[in-house]
Amino acid sequence: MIIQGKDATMNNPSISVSRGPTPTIEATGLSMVVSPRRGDSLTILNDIAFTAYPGEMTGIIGPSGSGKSTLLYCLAGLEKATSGTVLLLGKDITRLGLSAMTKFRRQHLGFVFQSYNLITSMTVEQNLALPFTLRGSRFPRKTADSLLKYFGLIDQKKKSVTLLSGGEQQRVALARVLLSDVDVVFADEPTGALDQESGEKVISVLKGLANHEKKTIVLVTHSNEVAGQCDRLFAVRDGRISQSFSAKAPMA
Ligand SMILES: Nc1ncnc2c1ncn2[C@@H]1O[C@H](COP(=O)(O)OP(=O)(O)OP(=O)(O)O)[C@@H](O)[C@H]1O
Repeated sequence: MIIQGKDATMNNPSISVSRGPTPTIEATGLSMVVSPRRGDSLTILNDIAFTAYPGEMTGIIGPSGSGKSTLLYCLAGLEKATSGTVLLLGKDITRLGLSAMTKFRRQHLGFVFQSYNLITSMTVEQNLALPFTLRGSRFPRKTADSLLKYFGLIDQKKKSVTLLSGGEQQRVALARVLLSDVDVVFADEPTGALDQESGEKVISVLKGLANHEKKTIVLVTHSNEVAGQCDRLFAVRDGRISQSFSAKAPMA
């Protein structure tokens, strides 16, 4: 029996209360203030509250310069917010030191960014194998090859990633995320450098990871089509959340 409310369960332990799924990411009071010049201060993020759930693809949208990428980087622990907390898989990452954060990131997080993801001195295949080398586990070469085939990159596997286009590098990053089986994937404009067909493929892979494999996907996008595929959306304007929506029910 599922009922709402706290008091009813107090005298009857057999009644279960519906609390909904536990968020994978829960950020509160997140602010980022920088000093571009001495004496100046610029507020990039202002008291942000953000939640993302397993099984969902969550989008961050908003005008250029509104703070979307900064928010994504803070949620992923790649940048430290000035204040506020980010609970990621139950851990407050704003309190983690550099080496603990690196370890946590390797174990649980994947990134599909146009910059900051691939090791430029390595080939495509070496980049795919890197997370396994770092964890000391076996590299699933056959699965890697099938992913490279799926993304049209098999002929590039022995090439240095620096010889690939931005869109190809993005697909290598996505193949690496798929292989590594991480819990949370952060993607910054994952279709930005792609033609329509490749973009649709990438979004359908990310959406499948969320909806079928119960991973948590958080992406920044300028594309209305991509935003329309998200299960949850946060609109950022001038460093604040101006609106949020859920496909299941309207939010605040
Ligand atoms: N370290 C920093 N120092 C000074 N200004 C910064 C810093 N980081 C970001 N900014 C500024 O903060 C604002 C938000 O940047 P951010 O990259 O998060 O925006 P965005 O919404 O992702 O933009 P776009 O859609 O154009 O990529 C921008 O005006 C940017 O120039």
